[in-house]
Amino acid sequence: MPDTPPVILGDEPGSFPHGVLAERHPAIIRQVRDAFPYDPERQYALDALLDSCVKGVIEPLPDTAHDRERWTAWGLDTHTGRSWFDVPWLWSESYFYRRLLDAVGYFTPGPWQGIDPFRPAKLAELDAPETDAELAALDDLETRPAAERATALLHGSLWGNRADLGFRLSAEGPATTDGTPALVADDSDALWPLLTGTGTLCLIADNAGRELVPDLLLVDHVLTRRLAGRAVLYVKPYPYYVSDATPADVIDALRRLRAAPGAAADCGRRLWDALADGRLALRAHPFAAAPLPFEELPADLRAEFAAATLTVVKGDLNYRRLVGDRRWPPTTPFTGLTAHFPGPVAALRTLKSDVVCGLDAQTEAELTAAEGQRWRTSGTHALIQVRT
Ligand SMILES: O=P(O)(O)OC[C@H]1O[C@](O)(CO)[C@@H](O)[C@@H]1O
Repeated sequence: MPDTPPVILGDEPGSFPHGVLAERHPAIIRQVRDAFPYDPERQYALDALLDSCVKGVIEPLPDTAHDRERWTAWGLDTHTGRSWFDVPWLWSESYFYRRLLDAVGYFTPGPWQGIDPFRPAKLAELDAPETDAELAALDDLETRPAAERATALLHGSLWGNRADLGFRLSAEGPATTDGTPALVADDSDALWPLLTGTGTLCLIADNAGRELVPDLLLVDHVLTRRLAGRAVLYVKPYPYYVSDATPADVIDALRRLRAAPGAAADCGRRLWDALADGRLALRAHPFAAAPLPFEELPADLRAEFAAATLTVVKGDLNYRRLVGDRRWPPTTPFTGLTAHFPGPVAALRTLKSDVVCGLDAQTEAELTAAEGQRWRTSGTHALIQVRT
């Protein structure tokens, strides 16, 4: 492998990561503050976090934090006292969400304990009228040939990562305005043969709402068509990166499906039953919200993915954790960067950060000629990459 590029930091003004730390995080704090009538203590804590993000340094967790030891193992002592901009960007972002939950009292016994600060936004998305239209498309899908239906559901899950629950009926995905391919890599031909009828499909989920719904539909397809005997859905143990799915979000999504008319309700009922009889399991492992790459998977998760027929890794953040949050030359082979993963793995992701690998040289050249480097972060391109 060529020289390993350094881990991405947020220290370069004008860069995408710097913008997330300097602008997006403060905006998230303001959004959360507006979403609930937090008491003065919570508001003070949110103000303090805002101040710290903009001009302060990383501070330790309170002595009483239930997960202080875990965060120490994840590098907290090493980063304490340093600027949010000077530590690995993945670490800074993850710790920001952990601190935000602290500020709103999510883990503290009291009235705000367990209240997801992002729930209003998640529910609004799930209840959006567009979701009805998109779910209605399932009725038509039932009448299509099996292969077409499978592709549509795979693409629904893929593009759902852009919060766009479109059941794509063409293999190309949506057109881009500059003529570049929407799908910059597509190994889907290698994905389906991995699902041979028995064994377990693991799906490492990303966002709730209009991404989680098509993820669930894909899982339902795999179970109903007996492409796998069992599925495990990996979600976050607590609210994270604004819209990441938690167990509560899975239940909300299933309720939404069951309440819809037609084929969507059937899917919802089947998935509900699958959860109840154990063919579908939910997992909310602490490592799902760790600021670390998947190369450092703990032993229990490593064993689960090693035993799976296939692990599907959804979304941009999970992709960064899978291949390593580094500016790899885009033609670096995906197979090499994911060799550490304990079993067959497929990434379904729309491109929303600088990290990318596994492209052919011509695709990279076309994208860059048409868009400069914007194609990496705009969310208008996607990829399906598989390591068998
Ligand atoms: O929901 P996704 O696809 O994981 O995207 C989350 C993304 O948000 C960002 O962190 C920016 O906040 C991306 O760079 C990141 O990877």
